[in-house]
Amino acid sequence: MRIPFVKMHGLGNDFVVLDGRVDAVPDVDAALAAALADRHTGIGCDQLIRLSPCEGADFRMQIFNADGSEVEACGNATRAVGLLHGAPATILTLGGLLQSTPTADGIAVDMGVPRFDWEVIPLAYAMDTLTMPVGWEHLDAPTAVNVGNPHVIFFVRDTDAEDLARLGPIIETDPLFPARINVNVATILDRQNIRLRVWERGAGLTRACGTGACATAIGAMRRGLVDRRVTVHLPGGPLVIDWSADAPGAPGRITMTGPATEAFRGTFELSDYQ
Ligand SMILES: N[C@@H](CCC[C@H](N)C(=O)O)C(=O)O
Repeated sequence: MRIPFVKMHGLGNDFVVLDGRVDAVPDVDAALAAALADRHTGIGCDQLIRLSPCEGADFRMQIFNADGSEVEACGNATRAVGLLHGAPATILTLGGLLQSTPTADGIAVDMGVPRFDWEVIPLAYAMDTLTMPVGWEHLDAPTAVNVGNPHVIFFVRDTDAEDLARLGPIIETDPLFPARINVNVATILDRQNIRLRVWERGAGLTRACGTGACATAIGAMRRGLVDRRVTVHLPGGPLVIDWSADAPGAPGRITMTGPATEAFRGTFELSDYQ
């Protein structure tokens, strides 16, 4: 059975999209996701995305990391499927309902309300008072923000000087984080600009991470380091994060704006990957 796919990316964070709204596509499990994501023997991507019709939203988006793990949120993929949809869309994810809207600057996504209750990463709340784990070396005083998926953020003098390929997997799999975690290393450039590199849970170093940009911006805003609207500069390019719309007495919703691109379309033979 031949399966159609769309190859897309947001600032170089790349996706294979199976569009179950218009094509007959298989259910995806961890093994199929990992096989398709493999850059040597599959199509190759950071995340595999499966869309399907659903009740209560325009469509449902499932997100699988390159290692096959299914996750709650992906900012860049939300912009990509927003582009594919071509009109404002309400999208159901494991992390909640998201809203994407085409704009003159690309696609804007309402990424929902950040969480600081640390239920997903229970011990992170106490991290400032814990002795930092030995394997984290000089990386200390992190903050942790959940934007549908969990992120830990370190603010450092020069993000480009950090050996994230070595430290990322150590922190991602630290026993502090039973569900593993996305690792963000950021440098504040000024009150409107942050430079960021991300080691993604289940995918490794990527050129951009939309949820990482949101989590890092929110973490920096809560520490009073930046204004409530910032540009986050990732290796693949910039994203604008706005958290200015606070509701009275409650954290407001995050808006992320940036580009999305369709690279090409193709088909694959399902039996080659099962
Ligand atoms: N690339 C994404 C995040 C994808 C999921 C992440 N690796 C996780 O495991 O939570 C983005 O743009 O947000």
